[in-house]
Amino acid sequence: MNTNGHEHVIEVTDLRRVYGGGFEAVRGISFSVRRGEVFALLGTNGAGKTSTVELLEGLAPPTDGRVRIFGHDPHTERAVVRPRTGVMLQEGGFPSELTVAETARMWAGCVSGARPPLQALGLVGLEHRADVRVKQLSGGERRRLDLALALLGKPEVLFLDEPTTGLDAEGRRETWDLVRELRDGGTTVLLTTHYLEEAEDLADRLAILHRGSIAATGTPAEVTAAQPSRISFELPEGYFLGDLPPLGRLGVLGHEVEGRLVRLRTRELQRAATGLLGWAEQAGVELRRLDVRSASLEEAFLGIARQAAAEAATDVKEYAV
Ligand SMILES: Nc1ncnc2c1ncn2[C@@H]1O[C@H](COP(=O)(O)OP(=O)(O)OP(=O)(O)O)[C@@H](O)[C@H]1O
Repeated sequence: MNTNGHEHVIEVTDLRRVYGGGFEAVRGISFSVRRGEVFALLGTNGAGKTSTVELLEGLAPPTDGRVRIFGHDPHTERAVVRPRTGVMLQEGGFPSELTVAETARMWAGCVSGARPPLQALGLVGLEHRADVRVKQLSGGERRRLDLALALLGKPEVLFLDEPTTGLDAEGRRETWDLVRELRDGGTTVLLTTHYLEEAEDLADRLAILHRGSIAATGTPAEVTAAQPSRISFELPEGYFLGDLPPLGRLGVLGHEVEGRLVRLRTRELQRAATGLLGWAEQAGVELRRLDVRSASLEEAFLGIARQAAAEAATDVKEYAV
């Protein structure tokens, strides 16, 4: 549990989850999360994020493999693990007739050592809505109430399942700030999200799930480093692709042409950009719509999603044969 002085609060080993009908939603995944780390689970729809998080929360037993939270099994030792964790589910489902404050008080009654309900509402910027009925809250405000309730027990580990879905840009930023504050205070956070920007901004490390397996993992920088960078520009009037310097010599791995727009992929961004700009300078032409960018997490993710779609198409063909 202790590696190089870093305590692993969450340890997942060869985890599998097979549903009743025999469908294997989680196919032997392993990862660990250190104390005070934010770890993001990303994946396409149906990749197995919620199926995994439910096992971490102890809501169901794994079919195979192991989950340990503080060294305990969250399913069989729920009484030990649950008081130290906070859970924000995708759908909170509170009684809608209660007010926000009543809901927080009711929830606090179920939690040992809860922080004052109004303090929890204050953390998520909902204190001014304390007397409003839950049914009158906007979707974004409900997500904040979900988060406030997850924070009531001052959890050491926080599970956030798509915490910012439905929030506007400002609300999302505020939630990110809060997650960072909690992390800086030593809280370990495991979050699932569909927002790649969220993972890029918040996560110390992440894993991209694809059909129940981990397709890529590491820091956001490590995951994106595996992807090529891109250069795009408009071919000047009267010029053709063949007029450019040989693309292979510029370190270009591949290219696409759409009308006059050219997109290049390269792992040697500086060499490719310098070669291209040097050519333009010499030819005395302006490269309109020039865009030079390092790979982003979005590209890494889309690369995996494209591969997923291609594999699914192959599966269908094999099935049809
Ligand atoms: N109770 C269940 N019985 C059978 N299959 C299920 C059950 N729950 C989920 N699945 C299937 O397991 C797979 C993984 O679902 P899961 O909800 O874990 O994915 P996810 O990554 O959280 O997806 P999303 O991003 O859409 O929320 C999906 O194919 C889903 O249809």
